Amino acid sequence: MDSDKEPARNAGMPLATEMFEGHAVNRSAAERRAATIGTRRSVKKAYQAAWLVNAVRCIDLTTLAGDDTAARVRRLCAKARNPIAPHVLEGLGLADMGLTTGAVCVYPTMVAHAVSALEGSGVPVASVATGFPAGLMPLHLRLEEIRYAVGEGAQEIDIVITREHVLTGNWQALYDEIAAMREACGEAHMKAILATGDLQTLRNVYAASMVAMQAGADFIKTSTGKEGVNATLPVSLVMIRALRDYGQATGYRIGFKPAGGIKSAKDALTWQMLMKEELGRDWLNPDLFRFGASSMLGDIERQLEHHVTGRYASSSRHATA
Ligand SMILES: O=C[C@H](O)COP(=O)(O)O
Repeated sequence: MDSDKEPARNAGMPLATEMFEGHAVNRSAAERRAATIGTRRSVKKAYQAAWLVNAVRCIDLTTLAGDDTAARVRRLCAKARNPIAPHVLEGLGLADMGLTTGAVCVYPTMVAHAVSALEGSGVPVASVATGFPAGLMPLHLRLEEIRYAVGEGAQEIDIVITREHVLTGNWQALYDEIAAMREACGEAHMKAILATGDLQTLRNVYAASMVAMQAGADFIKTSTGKEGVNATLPVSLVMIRALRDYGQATGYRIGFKPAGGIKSAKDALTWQMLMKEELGRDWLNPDLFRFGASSMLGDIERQLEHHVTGRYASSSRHATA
């Protein structure tokens, strides 16, 4: 692919059930493989800081709480603009890097606050939509919610799917709703949240991943953060393999976003190793990889400060929002 040109956005394709029906997923093999990530080849101390800084670039810094306010969103955006304390960046020799998070992710009614707080920073605003987190709203209202968030200035939309369509194997209904959502997104990039903790089997996770990509998703994302089980390594592995299979069949590069319960600097290292081992270095860039996380940045900053100063600051100093 021409490196000067932005790679083509996923155009999707007609529903092709043969790409996933009959695709067996061996849970214990996935669990065994997942268990080797981060143990086989641990990241050397000297490189850890670089990996942690890279994770910051890939964070969708998130607040999705019922008590969100404009003031909280503005604080979050200030953190997204300057995610790591200046003395730590200086200590790392990265003071001029212009480090920011990958995006800020908020509810639709908070988008305008985030857009104005991030003006001039180049940090895009992502918004959940489509009746997040359960998605159990009439389709026309879910599509309207996407158009509202885009109208407010969201450049990325994180949609949720109807889990029932997966649980009943109604792939056409799933495809149709996601394709309609992609159309409603227009130029905004669409991340399809599969809510894998609700999907019962890894086979369903593979199938839902494939349908979402066939329907035009730019990213597939594990979880809303509100399911009983959120991002796990075995589930991520299955989604990544689906993403690779779709890429091999169509030539499109799809992004991956693990989200929900990813909290520590160690998690940041493990998931990046998974991406590198399974897909290669391109999937360590924010155009193809994001972490959905509300609290991980605090621990990363703490570890980076320790790397620079040899001391741990109290975690309250690194509170995110
Ligand atoms: O999409 C992002 C998730 O809602 C964040 O989940 P978290 O609060 O567990 O980090």
